[in-house]
Amino acid sequence: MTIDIKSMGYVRVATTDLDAWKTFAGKVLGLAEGRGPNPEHQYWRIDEVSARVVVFPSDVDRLDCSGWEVADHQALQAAREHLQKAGVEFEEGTKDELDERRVQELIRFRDPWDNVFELFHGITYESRPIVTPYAARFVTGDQGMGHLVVPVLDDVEALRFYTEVLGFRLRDSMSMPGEFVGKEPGSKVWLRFLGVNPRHHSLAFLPMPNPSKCVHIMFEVDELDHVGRALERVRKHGAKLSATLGRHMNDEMISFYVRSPSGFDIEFGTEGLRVDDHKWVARESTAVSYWGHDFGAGS
Ligand SMILES: Cc1ccc(O)c(O)c1CC[C@@H]1C(=O)CC[C@]2(C)C(=O)CC[C@@H]12
Ligand SMILES: [Fe+2]
Repeated sequence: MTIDIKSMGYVRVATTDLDAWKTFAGKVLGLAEGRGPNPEHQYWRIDEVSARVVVFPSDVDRLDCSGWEVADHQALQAAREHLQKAGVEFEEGTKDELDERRVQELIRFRDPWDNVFELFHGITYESRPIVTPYAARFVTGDQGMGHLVVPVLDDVEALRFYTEVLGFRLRDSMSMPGEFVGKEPGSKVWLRFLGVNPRHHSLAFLPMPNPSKCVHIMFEVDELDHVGRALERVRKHGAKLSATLGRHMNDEMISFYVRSPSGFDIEFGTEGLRVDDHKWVARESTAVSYWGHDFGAGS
């Protein structure tokens, strides 16, 4: 047995520039302002969940942690036992941490490369319907809030850790030349795309260090027009486009990438593939994209 993660629930972002994040999250991405216990923190909504993105002031700019949802107390208890057997140290959320995240229970641990993960259950949701600033509807529900790509240093150990310890399932692999990440010419490194629900991937890793502790976070909207409109807002607000519009090969998503004030990218897309675990087989994609996604063009 392994851990039964249902979906990606939230992210917490540390920033030195709250004002820049306010403009970026609200005006560029079009997330909705939520409320929370700390008046200095920004709580951003994309659906009924009280906050999917919490931005808080810090002396560093980086992803602080990601939160992953399990069904209930029993599932979290099973996760504790599994982590213990796997030799992964974890800590319990304090009363303040539970209040801040508005969850009933949580535990926190690190992967071998210092990426911080939380497992939680019982997150609050709001009675007031979500109204986003530009009327975009975000695709969440059983697919969770989106996907996260984390930096690792060892692609073999990373695949083992996320599948055997955390219970993610391999959905796709893509190799890159080792030179790209500073390894010997002629060597290969692997990007792996992992899922826990119908979203093609909820977690992926890139074997390359990144001080922001995040390669990107992906948000999905339900119409291409909302991707186009967001792209216009990127230009209007002078945000840096990290990759042009394109359609990925593995999850068929049409998206662009924009640099966040915390140094990592946000991928903003639509038409992501839903997969069925009973039928899906892990594959190897031979290109990043069918078209577009020029990672050198934004600069
Ligand atoms: C290849 C791919 C498939 C589906 C995705 O959602 C997705 O984000 C990617 C791209 C992953 C990756 C990245 O995010 C950082 C910059 C990378 C390493 C590249 O330069 C090519 C692939 C890119
Ligand atoms: Fe992505």
